[in-house]
Amino acid sequence: MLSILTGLIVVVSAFYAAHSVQRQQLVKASLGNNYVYADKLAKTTDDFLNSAQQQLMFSAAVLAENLDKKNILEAEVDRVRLQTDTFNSVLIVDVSTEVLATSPEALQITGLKLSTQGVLESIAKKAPVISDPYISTVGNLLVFISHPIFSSKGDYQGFIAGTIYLKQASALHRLLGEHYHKDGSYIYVVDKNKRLLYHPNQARLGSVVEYNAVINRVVQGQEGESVVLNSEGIEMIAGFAISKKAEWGIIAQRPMSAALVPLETLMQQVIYKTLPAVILCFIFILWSAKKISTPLKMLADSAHKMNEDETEKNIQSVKSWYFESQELKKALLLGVGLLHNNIKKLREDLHKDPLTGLGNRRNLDATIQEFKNLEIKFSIITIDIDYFKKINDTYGHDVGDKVIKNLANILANVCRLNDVPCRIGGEEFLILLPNTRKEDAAKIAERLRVNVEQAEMPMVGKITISLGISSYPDDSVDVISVLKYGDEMLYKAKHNGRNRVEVFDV
Ligand SMILES: Nc1nc2c(ncn2[C@@H]2O[C@H](COP(=O)(O)OP(=O)(O)OP(=O)(O)O)[C@@H](O)[C@H]2O)c(=O)[nH]1
Repeated sequence: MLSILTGLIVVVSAFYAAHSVQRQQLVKASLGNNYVYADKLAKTTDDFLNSAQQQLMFSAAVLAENLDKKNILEAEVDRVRLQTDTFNSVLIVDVSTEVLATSPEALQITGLKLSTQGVLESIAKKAPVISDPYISTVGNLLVFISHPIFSSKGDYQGFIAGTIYLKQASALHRLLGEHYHKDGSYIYVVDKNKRLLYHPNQARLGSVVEYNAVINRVVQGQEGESVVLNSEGIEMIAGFAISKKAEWGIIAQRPMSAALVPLETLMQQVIYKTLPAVILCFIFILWSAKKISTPLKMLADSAHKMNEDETEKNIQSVKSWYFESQELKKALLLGVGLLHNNIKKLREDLHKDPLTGLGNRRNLDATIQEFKNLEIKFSIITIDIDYFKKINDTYGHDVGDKVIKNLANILANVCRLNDVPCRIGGEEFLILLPNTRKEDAAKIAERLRVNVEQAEMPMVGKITISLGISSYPDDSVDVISVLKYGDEMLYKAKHNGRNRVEVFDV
């Protein structure tokens, strides 16, 4: 699982890194493109305004000596307006601000004295003018472009002007309105007062945009590119440049989402193309992780059960196919071997009487329980050394111990393979005789008594023992009672003179 998670993190990180780098490059390229486009439009706008002023300049020269000829004036304003569609209206104004001729005539301002922003600026400057946009007498938002008319003597006589209505179709409109993307990209134009001269949303024309980072930069005379939020809160990639002629800022912008469409497509393709390899990779990781971890897991499981009998066999069966797991397996086998030996020794010690090497009381109880479980009938011989206190008192405790050991050897020799001789007290012994009837047990006890009686004990010489016999389940189905009967028979033997065998009789 951990390996899959690691793999996933690696794959996702790689995709994320690729996505980030590609995104950065796309945004950078798009910013550059938008700036180039805004700059191109700014230059085209300059060309357009230059051409508009040249047309007016040409007419001004023609009109210089003809201002009193009404028919020439009317023909000239029509020609200028209709020859190209640069202007929405054309007018000739004298020094007293009176309109001498107008095209189209429908404006009905011929003969009127005008005091509009464009007229007053033109008269005041007596030079070529491109006005800031303003609302005309008849209510049009317009830009006023004029050229002065001077007589051959150099006297100022007025001017010829063309107007471009910002909210109506014109060559300027078409120039700005045709741009390359149809994906939410658009351009807009502001004058140096942050007033919108061109915007795809006609309703916003003429309005002043106060809070826009790009417009703020453009009115400070800066050109460049930037990522901005538009008035609808959409992230836009903007390039901006300045038309030097009119001091207009031209901003070309494209929605970030549109610019990133190729990236999403590219990433989808990358995912589709790499997916099979990634899946194969994950399968391989899973497979190899399982291959590596399986022996480790099996060894770890075994390490938890070191004390169980099956463990050694289980460890042996682990397929350790690489060096580290082989070493681990060897170490575990060594450990298990040592542990089992120790456990075995401890178990043996637990059930063994240290002085004689015979079974102890615990061994007796366990064996009786086992016989009971397996429903094995048995007899018992309870044995006690006669007058042992005297031996101890006479020869000392160490000699007494030696007597006990000797007697244990005699018992062990008399016992058959399946008999279980135990030392259950100081000089008290008990032999369990499985599948042995009471009479046979009595014969064995008698043989034992004789063997002991005839044996020569080091330093002490001859000793005797007393013995009691009882049987399970013949005497009682209760094992404790059978043991008690054996004891009673032993005391009976003592009572009846010692060195004899007494058999429990139901
Ligand atoms: N050397 C030695 N003596 C032991 C050991 N365990 C018990 N004894 C002694 O064995 C003696 C048992 O004495 P008693 O129970 O009075 O009986 P007895 O002298 O054998 O006499 P009877 O059993 O009546 O024939 C005591 O002196 C104990 O101290 C032992 O492990 N080693």
